Amino acid sequence: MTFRLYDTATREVRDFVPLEEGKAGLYVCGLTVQSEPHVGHVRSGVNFDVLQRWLRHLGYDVTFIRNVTDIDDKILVKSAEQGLAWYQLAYRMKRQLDRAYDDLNVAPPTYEPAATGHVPEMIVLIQELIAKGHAYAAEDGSGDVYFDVRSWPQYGELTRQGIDDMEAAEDADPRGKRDPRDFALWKGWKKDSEPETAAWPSPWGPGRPGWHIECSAMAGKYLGPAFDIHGGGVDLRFPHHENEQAQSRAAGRPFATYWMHNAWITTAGEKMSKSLGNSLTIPAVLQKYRGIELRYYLVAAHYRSHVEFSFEALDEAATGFRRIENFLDRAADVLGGIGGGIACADFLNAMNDDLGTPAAVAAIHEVVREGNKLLAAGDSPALRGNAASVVAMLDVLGLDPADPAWSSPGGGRTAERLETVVEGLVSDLLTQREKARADRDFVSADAIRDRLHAVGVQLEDTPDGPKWSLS
Ligand SMILES: Nc1ncnc2c1ncn2[C@@H]1O[C@H](COP(=O)(O)OP(=O)(O)OP(=O)(O)O)[C@@H](O)[C@H]1O
Ligand SMILES: [Zn+2]
Repeated sequence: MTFRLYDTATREVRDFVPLEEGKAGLYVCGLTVQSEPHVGHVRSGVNFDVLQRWLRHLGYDVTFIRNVTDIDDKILVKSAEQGLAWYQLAYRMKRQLDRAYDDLNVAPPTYEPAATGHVPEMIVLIQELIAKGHAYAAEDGSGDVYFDVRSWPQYGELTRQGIDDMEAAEDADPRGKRDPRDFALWKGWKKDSEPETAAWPSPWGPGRPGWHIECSAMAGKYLGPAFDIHGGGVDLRFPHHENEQAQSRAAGRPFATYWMHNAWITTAGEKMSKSLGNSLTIPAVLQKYRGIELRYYLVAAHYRSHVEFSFEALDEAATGFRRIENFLDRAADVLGGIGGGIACADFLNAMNDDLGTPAAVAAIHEVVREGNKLLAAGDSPALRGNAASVVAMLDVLGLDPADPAWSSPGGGRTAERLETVVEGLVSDLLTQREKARADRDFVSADAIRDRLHAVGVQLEDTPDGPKWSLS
């Protein structure tokens, strides 16, 4: 069975046929780093991480680009409010986002280009559009450059809208525009209100790129003029993705073959959002749940379904996940370790059907149920294949509890388990040292102390016996 995905451009489930056999190019719009990430913000990161893992599982050589928007209106406004340079705020928020992705085992993309590092590529693309008659510099002296939507008859094709039915683009002063729907490719520097550090030289005077042009330029640089899948949150379909596609195609670049969009995380039916005051940051959730449990909760829902966030639902999900973990713990005890396995057919079919993670997770639970019966029956040979299959499926979803990635602070239990292992090994060595001292074999006793010291363990002999700490 081939991988089929719902293409939001054609609004149908289509077979995935890559442009180049065996390769998959994927571009996902990353976040504007302007505030602390909440659960809604990381959903696309998790969903598209599952996509890249699935494509790799299918044997594709994946190039996955997820950008960072590190300059824009919101960053300028918020940094000014907080008395920070825009790049200070952007960098701080970027580090928080990286931390959130690590805590949720979202693998880094192949490359993660930042908008500010690609201004020359954006200028070249804007120049191409001007040369082809699809863009123009504003005549009001603002230094803005706009895309001329009426010059591109296909404008609106991605979201199936006629130009006259569309709203105006509210990204710049409409006085310099030929049509209110024309959107900014380049924003002239507003000397009176914007810092000089946020202005780059360009043929149209100092300024900064518009948001949409970033993604077209960066996708082009790392994936070429045509690539396979473009993804992002559902809100990005219009205007962002419509504009990305229009300006890329108007410049002669075919752009994406498939479009995928993930739905909202909601609370009480409303989009989780910083400004609505109903958002929950990742560290706040990780005070109560492990990263692997939050990831399981997000992965268990289909990426195109809304997820109504609640702690009750998260709690239920965490309980479900612990059932899988407990099975694996018990199986590992019996088997002395779990080797590589193969995913079951139900799981593969579910994933091939537009990343059907709810059915894929149900398939894992089904195999766990069988596994528990095998455990009860003491059928170790059958249990071996069964448990290995569970691990293989979890791994595709980024949910293998033994994955060292979960040893990050908010992550899974690896760190906790390692602590127990270290505790055990050190205490055994200390017992040996005590015995050597009792036997007056000081050479051996000192050798043990030196060995521990060399690996970072400090000893202190107290009246209650030796105490150790990390040096
Ligand atoms: N609740 C959500 N569910 C899924 N994705 C979300 C959610 N909120 C934000 N996103 C994704 O993160 C991107 C940035 O979101 P946005 O800046 O609108 O977040 P926000 O918290 O609503 O911000 P603010 O309220 O501060 O304007 C969006 O384009 C969207 O794809
Ligand atoms: Zn984008």
